[in-house]
Amino acid sequence: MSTSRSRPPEPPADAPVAELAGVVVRRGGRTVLPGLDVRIGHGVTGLLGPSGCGKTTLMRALVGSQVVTSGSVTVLGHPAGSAPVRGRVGYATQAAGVYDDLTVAQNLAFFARVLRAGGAEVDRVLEVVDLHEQRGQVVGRLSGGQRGRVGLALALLGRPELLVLDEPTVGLDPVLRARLWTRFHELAADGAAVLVSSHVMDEAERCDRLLLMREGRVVADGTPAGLRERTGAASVEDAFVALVRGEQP
Ligand SMILES: Nc1ncnc2c1ncn2[C@@H]1O[C@H](COP(=O)(O)OP(=O)(O)OP(=O)(O)O)[C@@H](O)[C@H]1O
Repeated sequence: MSTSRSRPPEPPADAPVAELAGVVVRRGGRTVLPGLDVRIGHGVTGLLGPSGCGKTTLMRALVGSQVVTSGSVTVLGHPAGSAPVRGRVGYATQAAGVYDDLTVAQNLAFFARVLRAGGAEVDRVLEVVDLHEQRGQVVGRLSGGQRGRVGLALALLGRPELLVLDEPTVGLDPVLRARLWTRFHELAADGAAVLVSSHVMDEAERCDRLLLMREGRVVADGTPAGLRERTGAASVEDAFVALVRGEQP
């Protein structure tokens, strides 16, 4: 049996899409992730927790843009950010790296070429984020919410197997938010693992699985219904409060 050097062996089908094991991250002189263990599988996983709890740091670790003090971050069976996973992970950040002086379509066409994703991808992702009417507009003149959706569209180019979306619905009206959540589930049904961060608790109910974070740790992991049942709470928000109170001495 021969093994190609350029294609390392793929992980078994039941392996998690991504895994952080004992991950310690220090930022600005303090420990932000104190030794995080978490596995991300298929479906839509919500990452929720208060501002500053480490959601973005966890996501940066997954996409390979965060220096990790110790522990390991594995994505699709390979080290996060390594060559075999490049182009297979889509990341939408709160500060989208788009060119303000280009139109929406020009930005997407440029990145589609970089990713060798094919021109048809531009129309597909514009449809997903509901920006087809703005395709000819210069990005610098879009609203904050529209600009954020250009970043989301960029993350979707090339149909990545893991989508890491940092607060993708911030500043959007409820109708559009609901529409995007439907889209996230469609992408998951097509086979992508979707990790979405939010600190809006009503979005938690839309996730297949929830990771509730606090101070760099996952304090709860389960389905919205499972977490409500476990705590006897009426909402995920109340479940989160109950779990945090239960942790305190
Ligand atoms: N560039 C940075 N330099 C130093 N410390 C940072 C930096 N960015 C974030 N931090 C710190 O790391 C911690 C975790 O931040 P992170 O952005 O991961 O939180 P978050 O849960 O995503 O917050 P939010 O919901 O507000 O986006 C915070 O205490 C923050 O102050």
